Amino acid sequence: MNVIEIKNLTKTYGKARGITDISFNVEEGEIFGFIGPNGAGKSTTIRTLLSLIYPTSGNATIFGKDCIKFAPEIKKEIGYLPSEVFYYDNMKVKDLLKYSASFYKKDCSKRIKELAEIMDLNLNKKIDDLSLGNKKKVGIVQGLLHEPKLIILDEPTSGLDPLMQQKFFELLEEENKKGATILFSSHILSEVQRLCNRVAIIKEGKIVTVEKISTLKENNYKKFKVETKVPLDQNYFNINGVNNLATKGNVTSFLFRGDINAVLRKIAEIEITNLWIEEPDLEEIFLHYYEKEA
Ligand SMILES: Nc1ncnc2c1ncn2[C@@H]1O[C@H](COP(=O)(O)OP(=O)(O)OP(=O)(O)O)[C@@H](O)[C@H]1O
Repeated sequence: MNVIEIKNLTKTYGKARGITDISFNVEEGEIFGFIGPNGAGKSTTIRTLLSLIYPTSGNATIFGKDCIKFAPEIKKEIGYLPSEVFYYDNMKVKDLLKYSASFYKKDCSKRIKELAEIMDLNLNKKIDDLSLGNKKKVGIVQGLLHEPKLIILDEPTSGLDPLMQQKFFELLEEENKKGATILFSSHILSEVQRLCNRVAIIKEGKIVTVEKISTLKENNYKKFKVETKVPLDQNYFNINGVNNLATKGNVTSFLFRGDINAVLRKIAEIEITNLWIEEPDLEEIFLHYYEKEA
């Protein structure tokens, strides 16, 4: 079953582009990544899903129901973390969370305490006294306190330190195991790769591709840099799948797409002093998809 179905969604802001003809589905139980550079249209898509803004054309359903017509009903089952969180600074964290919980017809007090403990958030502090990262944690607890069936996160990790990011990811994985479907928007490929099963890539308001993370990885090249004791023959790594081969002194670098064992066998035959194998960055992945289309 699809928890989210987006069909030909377009949103323009006056003459400015927001999103153009966006379509994709998120299946029940998935952790689905929504990735693209700043300004690509991630927030616009998410805000439309939550009926915070209205589409120019197209439509979307959540839990099989039109996301605008049934917005109040649907929202009870959604946990949303916006990319920027704003609060009434004068409130205490626990009062704000109590207020948020009052929108749901269940007792969320136990879950609030659990989440605050996991995220190391002091409930007795005033919002005003919190750092940016701690304000983000308030947003996370606020989004999860009612144990929603669908969690929508818009750039959720900005402001969190690496340890907290890790805890947050573990928390999301736990929620997912308990049955929650997650839509996770980000411009950081590595965190999407770490967490998600499938991903939609958006660029300049349009979906470039929807892929399984495993396929995305297979289809993409890796960046190799090999340092050797003595300079290598320029063509040593000139094998199938190698591109942009370059040698500078004792360092040879190239891009590779294909069965990585072929490169490792070549490396095993020489004496190396250092080796770097890097994932391509987001821009390079986009390049790859545009190449394929051409
Ligand atoms: N209220 C608005 N008025 C006019 N244009 C807007 C408005 N909100 C967004 N846009 C434009 O719509 C496009 C998509 O923006 P959006 O915020 O959805 O991107 P994003 O992928 O979420 O990026 P970011 O990570 O920077 O928030 C951008 O070109 C942006 O300038």
